[in-house]
Amino acid sequence: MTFHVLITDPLSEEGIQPLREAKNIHVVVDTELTPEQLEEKIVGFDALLVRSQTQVTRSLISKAKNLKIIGRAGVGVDNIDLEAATEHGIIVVNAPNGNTNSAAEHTMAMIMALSRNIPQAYLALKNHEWNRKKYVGVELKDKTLGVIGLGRIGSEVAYRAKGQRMNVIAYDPFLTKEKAEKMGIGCGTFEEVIQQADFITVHTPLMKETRHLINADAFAKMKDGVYIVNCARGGIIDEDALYDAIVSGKVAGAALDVFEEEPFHEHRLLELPQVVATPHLGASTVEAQEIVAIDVSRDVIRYLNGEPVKNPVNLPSLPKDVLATIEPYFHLAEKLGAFLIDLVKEVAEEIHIYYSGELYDVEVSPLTRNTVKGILKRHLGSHVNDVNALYLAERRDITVRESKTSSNKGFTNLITVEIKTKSQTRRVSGTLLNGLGPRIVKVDDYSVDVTPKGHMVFIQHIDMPGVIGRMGSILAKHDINIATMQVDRSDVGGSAMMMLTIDRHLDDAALEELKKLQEINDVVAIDL
Ligand SMILES: NC(=O)c1ccc[n+]([C@@H]2O[C@H](COP(=O)([O-])OP(=O)(O)OC[C@H]3O[C@@H](n4cnc5c(N)ncnc54)[C@H](O)[C@@H]3O)[C@@H](O)[C@H]2O)c1
Ligand SMILES: O=C(O)[C@H](O)COP(=O)(O)O
Repeated sequence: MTFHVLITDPLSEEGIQPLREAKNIHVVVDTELTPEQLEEKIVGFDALLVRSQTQVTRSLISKAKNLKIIGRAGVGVDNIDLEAATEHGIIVVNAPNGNTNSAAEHTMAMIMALSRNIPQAYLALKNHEWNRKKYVGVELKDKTLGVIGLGRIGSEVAYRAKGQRMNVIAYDPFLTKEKAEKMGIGCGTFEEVIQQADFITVHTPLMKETRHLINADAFAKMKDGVYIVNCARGGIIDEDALYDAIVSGKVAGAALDVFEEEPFHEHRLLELPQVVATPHLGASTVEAQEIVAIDVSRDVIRYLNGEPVKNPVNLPSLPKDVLATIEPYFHLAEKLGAFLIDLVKEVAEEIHIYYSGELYDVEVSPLTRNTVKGILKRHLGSHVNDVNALYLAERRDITVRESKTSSNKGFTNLITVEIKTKSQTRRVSGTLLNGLGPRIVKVDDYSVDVTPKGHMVFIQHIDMPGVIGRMGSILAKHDINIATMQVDRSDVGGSAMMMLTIDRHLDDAALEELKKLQEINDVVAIDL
């Protein structure tokens, strides 16, 4: 049988040699297709290989009747509708390691171009203007570089900046003091890093939690004359806020490789002389392009030949019998993980999942992966799935344990997730009620009965008259409607909890006001 592979973005010819040499694979390269033409053409293909330009939309995927695998020759998969691919049973693979060096080197090049006005001075020279006064720069030595997102690329940038004798300070939810010390850099909260840095560079994925992470509020907290660098993804920085911050003089300059909308021919940020920019060139080196194309080609060959892939991004298909038993619990497992990590508000060091009741006798590892996925997604974004969740946890030294227990506390099935962090151990239990779906039934030692869905608030308080009324008045003042409410307590006048579901997200203003109530010890907003 011959498999047909379509390549729609420019990939390294050397990199795709493994595909060209494979006996059962026929390769077509067409990088000029319009979205409409691609939708027509995709029908006959078993594999699609792209970079960041081809938009692999739900509509395209729905037309791709034979498509088995999508290969992304690079890291970011925000141009691929992962949910649609998964729904259609199409595996997505990427090449997460191949362009790390190139992206880090490009970031350093941008920082240096920015600090010494190199693009602006070059342009002036081309326009016959010899002006030494206008292009006085700043040294990097002894300046502080703030790195937001210390993953593969952020870490490489940190090492390189140290070579420039910069002080480096980083924020990443997974960064521990020990790891920072080992790297010879400082660490702090997001606020601390942006307040202390002379240069700020972002290296997170683009996802709900990081969209406009650098916004007007963040700019207001930065030093006057700060420099901003984005070689990660357009959208992490709010471009309108950046424009205003440059015009006001708050930001001295910005270096941008990526933009909220790409490609473009005109951009108002580029009208500002303080902005230096490249058209998404971070991974565009001969070396990186060859490696990412080889990595992704090899995974495509493996998959089409029925072998396990090295870099899966979305769900694989599970054996039918396992799927039938376990599938109804997938959602519950993920939501329990997401709920608990929101509750602890810290990075997990250990995750322990206990299964009981009818789950005692079945293969539960897919549920463990779903729980860990629910936890890690909060930090790493949508590329975490039950294929890579355990791998990502291991890479971050998070211990994941799974136990079967006969103590089912009266439920026909029960999943209890326990998270240990540096300072606390917390638990949540959930069950699948026949015909009624998933329920959270215990939080720590408190009993509840709530559907893990939508906007929730978990309040710990002292058991005394009036607390519920005062809490209700605050929510009413903020026009927040309570949909359901549960209360439980350890003993009369002791510690107690309220679990609310509300009709919209609990915003910071309401949250802060609730926290000010004397009887309330903690308030957490949870959105599932
Ligand atoms: N310009 C380019 O051509 C180019 C090339 C390669 C990669 N990239 C982009 O660079 C980014 C980083 O890639 P990577 O390979 O280092 O990914 P990575 O997964 O190794 O690292 C991302 C890090 O961000 C951290 N993070 C998540 N949310 C955060 C938050 N709210 N605040 C702080 N840190 C947070 C994660 O914990 C993780 O350590 C991605 O957006 C990728 O698409 C761009
Ligand atoms: O996420 C990535 O790997 C980079 O943004 C590179 O994208 P590109 O393959 O389009 O250069």
